[in-house]
Amino acid sequence: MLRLHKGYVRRGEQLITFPDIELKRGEIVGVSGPSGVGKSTLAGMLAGIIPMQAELHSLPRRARGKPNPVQWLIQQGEFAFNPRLTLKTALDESWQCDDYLPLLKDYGLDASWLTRRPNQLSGGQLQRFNLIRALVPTTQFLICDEVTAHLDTITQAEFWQHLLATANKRNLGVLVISHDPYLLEAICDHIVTW
Ligand SMILES: Nc1ncnc2c1ncn2[C@@H]1O[C@H](COP(=O)(O)OP(=O)(O)OP(=O)(O)O)[C@@H](O)[C@H]1O
Repeated sequence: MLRLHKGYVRRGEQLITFPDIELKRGEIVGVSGPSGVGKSTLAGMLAGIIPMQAELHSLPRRARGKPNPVQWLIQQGEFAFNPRLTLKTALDESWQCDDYLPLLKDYGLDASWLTRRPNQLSGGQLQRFNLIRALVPTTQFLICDEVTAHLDTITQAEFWQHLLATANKRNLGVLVISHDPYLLEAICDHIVTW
């Protein structure tokens, strides 16, 4: 389980306090709040990148030399990839094999695009590659930080349809950070409002 109780962090002069969060495997939890309140900071803490300060917290243990069981997906897929590497190199590096290949078809991605670099794909295509890269077998939780905010409505719907199907199949816990109340209402088991 991912749990944060009475969490806080100091960023420069600012003290950010977090709402209590509990995310179990198989659950979809939404987080909404005004701009600048600390949502991406929260994502970074839960992904173990920003040091966690809280009265009570738990994160899944990360095995030495293995990918983080909590994978953080950011809004701009183009910043998630090294622009000089092909998608194949990026995915091979995360997966340490090419077992992700069958997922490409499920996610409507053409295997020939693997030879492309990130700037040769659309935002929606790149975000789906980013998701597949995060779906290494050790993943237990996904933190989705405004991941479809810049996509058109149809591409957004397709992205969430794929992600929720995979989450259900693999019993993943998903934290959905979004400014879009309609999206949160449609897909989340419950919503934490800041
Ligand atoms: N590296 C940093 N150093 C100092 N302050 C930071 C840093 N990153 C973010 N902040 C500040 O921390 C606060 C929370 O930022 P954060 O990006 O977590 O907000 P957010 O809720 O995700 O915002 P938005 O919805 O606009 O993306 C903001 O006031 C921001 O200016």
